[in-house]
Amino acid sequence: MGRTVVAAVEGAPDLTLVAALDAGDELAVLPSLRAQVAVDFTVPSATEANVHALIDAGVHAVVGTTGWTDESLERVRAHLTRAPGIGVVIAPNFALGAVLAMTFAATAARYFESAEVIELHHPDKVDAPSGTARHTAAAIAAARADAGLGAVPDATTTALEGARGADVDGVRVHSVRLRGLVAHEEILFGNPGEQFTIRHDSFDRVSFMPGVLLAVRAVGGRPGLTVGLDHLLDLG
Ligand SMILES: NC(=O)C1=CN([C@@H]2O[C@H](COP(=O)(O)OP(=O)(O)OC[C@H]3O[C@@H](n4cnc5c(N)ncnc54)[C@H](OP(=O)(O)O)[C@@H]3O)[C@@H](O)[C@H]2O)C=CC1
Ligand SMILES: O=C(O)C1=N[C@H](C(=O)O)C[C@H](O)C1
Repeated sequence: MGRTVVAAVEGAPDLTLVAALDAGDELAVLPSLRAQVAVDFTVPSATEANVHALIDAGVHAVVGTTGWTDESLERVRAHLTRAPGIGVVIAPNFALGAVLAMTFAATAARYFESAEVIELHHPDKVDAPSGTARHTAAAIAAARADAGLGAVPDATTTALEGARGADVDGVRVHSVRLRGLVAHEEILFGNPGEQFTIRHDSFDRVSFMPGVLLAVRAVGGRPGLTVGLDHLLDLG
């Protein structure tokens, strides 16, 4: 993702790439770069520290790395109250279709008895389930709770461990890792006699770039923490 973002920024006439940092590079260099915005696609174990260092350096941040929790987001939010004017945008998925899929799933959730999420990725991905699938499942669960729906029906009491996937707020999430895939998500809804499926496919990492560039251009005008590209698309 880092290389793809570098190419996208270099190809954007209104943006200038001032640096590309990798693991092991000193973050102390940040103030001297005079960057206005930094984009972080690193690893879940590094991203939070990177964001705090960026805020301290007065640099707006656009973050695609997964692994964020309510607690780590809250720490960033608190830090930003001491850094007025600085914006941080964290999005589990920058592909426009994936953002729409999450939004449509949250809308559909209240109308179906059953809901499950399947995410499918390249086998080099380090985390499971994907940040997108977690976010999707949590949004479905919140919409179901708002609508007063109970637990999804599931009579399975005997299963090999993992066979029913991970449980995200009561919504099952299944992770597939397959050579040849990039990033894909299928959201399944069921009612008696019908199924409704929402599917999104990223076939190439360029699919994330319009969303990343949108966030890079917008973040300076959005002080504080924004979670999800849907807010920048007026969908949130
Ligand atoms: N929000 C979105 O739309 C998308 C999010 N992602 C997420 O972005 C993240 C990165 O994905 P991807 O590019 O595929 O992963 P890769 O493993 O290909 O790349 C991660 C890179 O980060 C480097 N790195 C590790 N630690 C640090 C650090 N402290 N500072 C700077 N760089 C570091 C790694 O270096 P080294 O190899 O030397 O350790 C590696 O080059 C993942 O969390 C993924 O889920 C991915 C695609 C889209
Ligand atoms: O690791 C990836 O590739 C991706 N990670 C993000 C996630 O975990 O949701 C976004 C997209 O699915 C690609």
